[in-house]
Amino acid sequence: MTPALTTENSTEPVVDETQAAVRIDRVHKGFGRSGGGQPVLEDISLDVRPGEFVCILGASGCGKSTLLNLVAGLDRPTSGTIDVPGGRPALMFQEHALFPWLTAGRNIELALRLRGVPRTERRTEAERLLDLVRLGGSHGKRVHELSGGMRQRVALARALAQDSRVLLMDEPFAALDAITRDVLHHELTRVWSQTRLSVLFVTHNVREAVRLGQRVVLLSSRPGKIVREWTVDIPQPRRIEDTAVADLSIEITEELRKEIRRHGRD
Ligand SMILES: Nc1ncnc2c1ncn2[C@@H]1O[C@H](COP(=O)(O)OP(=O)(O)OP(=O)(O)O)[C@@H](O)[C@H]1O
Repeated sequence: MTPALTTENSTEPVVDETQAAVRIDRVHKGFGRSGGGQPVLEDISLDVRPGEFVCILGASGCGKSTLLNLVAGLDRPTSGTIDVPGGRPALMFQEHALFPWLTAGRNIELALRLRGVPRTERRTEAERLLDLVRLGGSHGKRVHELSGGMRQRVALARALAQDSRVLLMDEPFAALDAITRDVLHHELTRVWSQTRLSVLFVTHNVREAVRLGQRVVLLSSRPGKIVREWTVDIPQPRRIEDTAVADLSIEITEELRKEIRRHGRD
C-alpha cells in the first residue's frame, strides 16, 4: 500500500494530485472457504483520479456492492490490492442509516465528533453542511419529520462531515421517486463540483450513471469483470431527459442487455 504523504506538523494526509484517489489493482473476490468459491469479482483494475466522478454499472447481483465494500475497507480482496492514499473513504447507502433518536444536526455532529472536531465548532460546521445540501434551518428536525429525499440530503451531509477525499455511494437514490431523484442528482452534481471529491457511485440505473458520471464502467455478472467503459463528455449540469444522455444510455443499455443475456446462457 502506498502511504499517504504527511506534513511535519499535521497528521492530515497531503494528497498528491497526480496520484490516483482510488487504485484497484487485479482484484479478485470469492466468498466461502478462504475465498475459494466461485468468484464474485474477477481481475478488476480501475483507477479513480482525484476529483473524478465514476459510476459502476451492472445488473443486480453482479458484485457492485462487494466492490464498494472492498474499497471502503469493510472486507478484503481474495487477491489483488486496493489503495486509497487519501485515507478512509466516506460511505453513503440506499438506506440513510441516520440515528432516528437524534436530530438531523446531531447526526452530523456525531460524525464530526468521531472525526475529532472540537465541541465548540461542531454546531457551526453541521449548519454549514446542512446549508451545502440545501437544508439550512433543519438542524433541530427529527429524522421522522423529514421526507425520503431530505433524509438522503442529511445522509450526504453526514458523509461530507467525515472530510474524506473519496465518497463511495451505493445506490443512494434508488428508493426515491423519480422527481426527488432528479432533484438530488442536481444537488449531488453541485456538491461534487464545489467539493471536488472523488466519487465512486454504484447503480443499476443506466440513465442515472450517464446523468452523473464522467466515466461509466460496466461490470458483467458472475463473475463481475469490467466489460467496457465510456467517457461521458456531455457538459454538466445534464438533465436525465437530454438527448445526448438518452442516446448514450441506449448504447450502454444494449451492452448491459448483452451481458444479462450472456449470463442467462451460462
Ligand atoms: N458475505 C457474502 N457471502 C457470500 N456471498 C456473498 C456475500 N456478499 C455478497 N455475496 C454474493 O455476491 C454476489 C454479488 O453481490 P453484490 O451485493 O455485491 O451485488 P450487487 O451488484 O451490488 O447487487 P444489487 O444491485 O442487487 O445490490 C451475490 O451473488 C451475493 O449473493
